[in-house]
Amino acid sequence: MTATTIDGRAVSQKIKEQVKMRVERLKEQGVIPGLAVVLVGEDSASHTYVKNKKKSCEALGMRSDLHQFPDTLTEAELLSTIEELNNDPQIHGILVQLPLPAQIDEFKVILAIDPAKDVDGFHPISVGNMMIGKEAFLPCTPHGIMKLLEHYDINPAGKHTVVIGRSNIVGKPVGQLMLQKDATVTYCHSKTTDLASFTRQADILVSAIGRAKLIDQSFIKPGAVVIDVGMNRDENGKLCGDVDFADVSQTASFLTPVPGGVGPMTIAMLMENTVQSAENGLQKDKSAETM
Ligand SMILES: NC(=O)C1=CN([C@@H]2O[C@H](COP(=O)(O)OP(=O)(O)OC[C@H]3O[C@@H](n4cnc5c(N)ncnc54)[C@H](OP(=O)(O)O)[C@@H]3O)[C@@H](O)[C@H]2O)C=CC1
Ligand SMILES: Nc1nc(=O)c2c([nH]1)NC[C@@H]1CN(c3ccc(C(=O)N[C@@H](CCC(=O)O)C(=O)O)cc3)C=[N+]21
Ligand SMILES: [Mg+2]
Repeated sequence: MTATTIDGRAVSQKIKEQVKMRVERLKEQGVIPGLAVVLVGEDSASHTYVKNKKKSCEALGMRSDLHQFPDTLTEAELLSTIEELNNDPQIHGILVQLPLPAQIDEFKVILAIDPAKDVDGFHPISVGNMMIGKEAFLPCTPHGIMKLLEHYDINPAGKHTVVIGRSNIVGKPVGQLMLQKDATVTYCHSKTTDLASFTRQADILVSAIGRAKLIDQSFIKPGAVVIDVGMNRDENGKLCGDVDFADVSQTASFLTPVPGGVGPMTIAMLMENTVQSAENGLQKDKSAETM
């Protein structure tokens, strides 16, 4: 069996075309969707992300402001930047690149973001609303994964989904979204005993670990759908996922590549959330006028 390669670039392009039309409609009403990205220090994965995000904003006619700071920035300085962005009517989305330097408390920073501008979906209010199935900005990577499955007509209902990883930004929320789509969900992590014994039971396997090519055929049930979230460097410094693509493609039914799989979807969902936020703002202004 040779797996079908899930084309995240193609799907993200289609989503971005729809976002672009929404941007055009907003512009007709005098609103330019604006995203503020805050980058502290020199994390290389963050730099890639920031670069791709800026390109996408430009292509869609959105505004993107980069607020870049040295890794010596204090927590108070960062909090006051967020306060300014919260109060700036031109800014509809605020994204603070994680991880942050050790002197800054990530939780305090996320808590300071106005939930109405929380396009990353990391604020406890967004997380809580997602958990109880209420309207919320969904975290971009998990949401992008669900959109990929939908595009390929892969329905999680009744399927056993195994998620490797339990971070707040990928592992935990992707399991929740799968649960909402009626999957049976198992979480694995670094303390899991005999990882392969769980992953071999997965109809859908999501790997969000951060270890180059850890997942080979021995972890896979034949015919499984495999979603590779990892962004790693291999022994030659080349970008690669958690999954050994050449090996696993011989036994999986569908498989995402790295690059070109989940990554571009993360960006597309961020663009969508930012436009949604701008639309929400306009709606609010309109209802205030009629009061
Ligand atoms: N493509 C994209 O859009 C994005 C890609 N990423 C990439 O996805 C990967 C995961 O990101 P993130 O969730 O932030 O990372 P974290 O480091 O926060 O989480 C990694 C998770 O993997 C678990 N883990 C680590 N080693 C093993 C192991 N040997 N066996 C089983 N589980 C293990 C950890 O377990 P424990 O909790 O016990 O420590 C943890 O839950 C990274 O490579 C990151 O770069 C991230 C965001 C977006
Ligand atoms: N607050 C916050 N939100 C995040 O969503 C967030 C973050 N911080 N910190 C870093 C991680 C990582 N991440 C990526 C998203 C897309 C690509 C991406 O565009 N990848 C492309 C290109 C990769 C390349 O060419 O280098 C691909 O996989 O094809 C990469 C990495 C979001 N993260
Ligand atoms: Mg920190």
